[in-house]
Amino acid sequence: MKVLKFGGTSVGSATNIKKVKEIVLSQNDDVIVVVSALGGITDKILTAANNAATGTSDFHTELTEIRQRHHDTMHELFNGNEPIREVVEKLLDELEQILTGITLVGELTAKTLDRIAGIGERMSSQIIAAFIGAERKDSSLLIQTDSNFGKASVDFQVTIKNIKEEFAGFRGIAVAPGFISKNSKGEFTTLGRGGSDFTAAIIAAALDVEVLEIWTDVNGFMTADPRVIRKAYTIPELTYSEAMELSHFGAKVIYPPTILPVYQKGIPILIKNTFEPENPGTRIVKDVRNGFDRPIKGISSISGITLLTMQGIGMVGVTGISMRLFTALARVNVNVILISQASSENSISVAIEEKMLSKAEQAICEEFEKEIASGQVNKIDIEKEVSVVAIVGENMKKTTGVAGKLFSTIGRNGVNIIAIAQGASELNISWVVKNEDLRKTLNVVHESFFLSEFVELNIFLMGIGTVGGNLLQQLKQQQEKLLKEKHLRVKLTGVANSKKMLFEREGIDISEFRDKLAQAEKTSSLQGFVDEMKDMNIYNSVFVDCTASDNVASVYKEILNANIAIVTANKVAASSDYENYAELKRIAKRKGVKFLFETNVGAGLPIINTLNDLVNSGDRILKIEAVLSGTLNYIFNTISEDIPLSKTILMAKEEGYSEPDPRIDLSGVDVARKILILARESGYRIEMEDISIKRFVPDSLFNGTLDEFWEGVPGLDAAFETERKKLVAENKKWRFVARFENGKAEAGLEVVDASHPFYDLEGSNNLVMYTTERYHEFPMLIKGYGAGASVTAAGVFADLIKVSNI
Ligand SMILES: NC(=O)C1=CN([C@@H]2O[C@H](COP(=O)(O)OP(=O)(O)OC[C@H]3O[C@@H](n4cnc5c(N)ncnc54)[C@H](O)[C@@H]3O)[C@@H](O)[C@H]2O)C=CC1
Ligand SMILES: N[C@@H](CC=O)C(=O)O
Repeated sequence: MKVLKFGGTSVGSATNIKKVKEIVLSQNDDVIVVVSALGGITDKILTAANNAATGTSDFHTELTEIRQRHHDTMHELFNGNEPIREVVEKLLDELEQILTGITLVGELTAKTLDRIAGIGERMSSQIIAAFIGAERKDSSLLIQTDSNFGKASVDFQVTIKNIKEEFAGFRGIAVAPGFISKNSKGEFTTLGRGGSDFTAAIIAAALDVEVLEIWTDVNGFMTADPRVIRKAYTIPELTYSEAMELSHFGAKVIYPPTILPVYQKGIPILIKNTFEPENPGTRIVKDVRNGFDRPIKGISSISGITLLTMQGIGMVGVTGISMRLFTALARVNVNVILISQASSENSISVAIEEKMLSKAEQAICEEFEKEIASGQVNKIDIEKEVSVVAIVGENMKKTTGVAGKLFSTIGRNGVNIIAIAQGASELNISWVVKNEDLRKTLNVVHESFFLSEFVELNIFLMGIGTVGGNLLQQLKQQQEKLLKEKHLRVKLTGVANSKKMLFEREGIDISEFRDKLAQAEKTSSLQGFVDEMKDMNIYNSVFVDCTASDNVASVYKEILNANIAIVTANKVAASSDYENYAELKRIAKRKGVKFLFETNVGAGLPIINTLNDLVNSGDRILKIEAVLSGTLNYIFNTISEDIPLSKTILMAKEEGYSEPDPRIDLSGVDVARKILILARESGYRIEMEDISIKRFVPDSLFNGTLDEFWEGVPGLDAAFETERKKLVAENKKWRFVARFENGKAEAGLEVVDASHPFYDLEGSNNLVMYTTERYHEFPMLIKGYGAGASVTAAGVFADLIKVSNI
């Protein structure tokens, strides 16, 4: 035999009741069906009763609606031929008479309320029994309680006897109302919140049935609230204790006390979805089967919480403080959701429902009036608008490192934990965060414990020119592969050019981003972009700078401080004042987020990473010799009798090698920035002014505007051609070389012959030679394309992959 309980939504309309019938008739067993009132009816009855008692408004509005709902439902189920219409009509009349009585006396007692609160279940069970063609049983005659109207306690001895007698030898299908009971005098009582679940559990336990099925409107217990976590999924199996914990912390699938009767009998509970009956749902059992025993089963949260902290040195070592605190709260019916006390006993924090704040505060202040006045206890500290989050799982106690993983993941994402509580049973770890951090916390924890096979990276990209634009093409091309093969979901969450900015929490479709950005409402602003990124407060966020802007580089501190990682192709920050560069690295380290700029030197070549590996493994950099400008190398490899210097500069720009302002390349500043960054990454404290740059273009060309530069450059062509011819005759070439040795750096134009390693450096290639303590006689060489859209974008992409830690 089975007991199936259907909640208010499951029986909320004729259509839904038809689904219930299908489910019931598909069972290959004898079935007892326990039903709630039609969804929303109990609330309407309570409102009508209150209105009647207070005279604030006429109860007839609610009553008419209640009547109409039942008439409509019966009409649709029975095609106008309503066999139980008379019974239901009688119950509606009974309701009307009592409501009229309440209006006359102007008073609503708990006893009267219980008399009418269960009329919804009495009507629904009549309708459903008739529709299914089942026998109707009256739970109120079976479940006997005391006379604590509103939340009566069950007399299990009498109740179990009644149920056993009633169902002795029963075969077939029975329908019984949930929620209602009677006292020994035969007066109606009710079983309190979640009462229909309780009715079902009592009957299931009394008859020792095979299974109790709770049919609701969700697919069982989910790993997290699916309204917040899109990727939450159904937990196949839970232990009773885990289900109780999850329910207590907000997963409103069942009402915890209802589990008790079946828990004591070891009867499994199956949570099923009336609207998706093929979904296996969640099984709640004593011991879960192998395969369903991961350390964490689910995450729950409760919002609308206030944290009260009582603190004072006068509390240390004094017995009875906690007892007085909790007694004071209990006196005013304040439920304590979480307790946290440090072993120093200097403070106790309690989390309570926000709406209980004034009652609780008053009760505590009264209880500790003397201690507060004497300064032994400080004033009560109140932290409003917080949420309690909990992870639940019986296997936590067998697994080390859960708390470590939990709090380091949350911390890395910049969420501050206000209080923590973990019982010695290790069934649950709870903590308190600000409401504004709740969504992020749930996402971070859900991803790290349930979706470890999926990592999400939220990209906020600024600058969609040569490099940024190519990066987006590469991301689009790789998105699916990364998801499939690396389980990395790369999302473009925010993007800006110099005109507009666009944000989408669920990710912008990269194939449409240009149109969407063009139509976006928000005008681009640097601070606006940063604020929006911070406000969105999304875990695993990374800011990608593909501009060449000083202003953009100036907001890195703020971004890192908000626990957002940075990947940048822009060299400005890493080559700014040493103190700024060092501070950025310090913040990144402190916040546990990455600050990566591999493409600052040699575009996609692994020049900085290799240097870091050498240094971190204990090597010492003795000398760096390098060709670091793709633009300049391209110019010196392209210049010819037919292609003068001025044209090669234009060509380098068109090829996407030069800086947005090519004077940065021509002046040697770009190379100086790069050797400066390499020197710093080698462990030297060095500033831009320390680098000697030998320019090969007269200073006058850099002093004016960009247009003046373009106008002036052709004036150099003839002199360069003369020099070039001489070099060709001597079989020599120009190379713009950077050197770093003994703490000193320089950059300038050199002439190299065929024996020099730089001589054969083709196109826009770069070459770096590291002479180190280990690579001494034969330096380490890294060579390849040193500029260009695709290689640089690939370098940025590689840094992004590093941020994701896959
Ligand atoms: N092109 C290359 O081969 C390499 C470039 N880089 C670096 O990559 C960065 C980008 O270079 P490119 O893509 O070549 O330059 P680009 O000029 O093609 O693109 C830069 C884009 O940033 C935009 N931008 C500037 N300020 C902005 C702001 N405040 N908000 C939004 N957008 C803004 C510009 O409108 C432009 O579209 C530069 O810092 C460069 O040094 C690094 C290595 C190699
Ligand atoms: N403009 C730079 C681009 C790479 O940093 C260069 O030409 O090398």
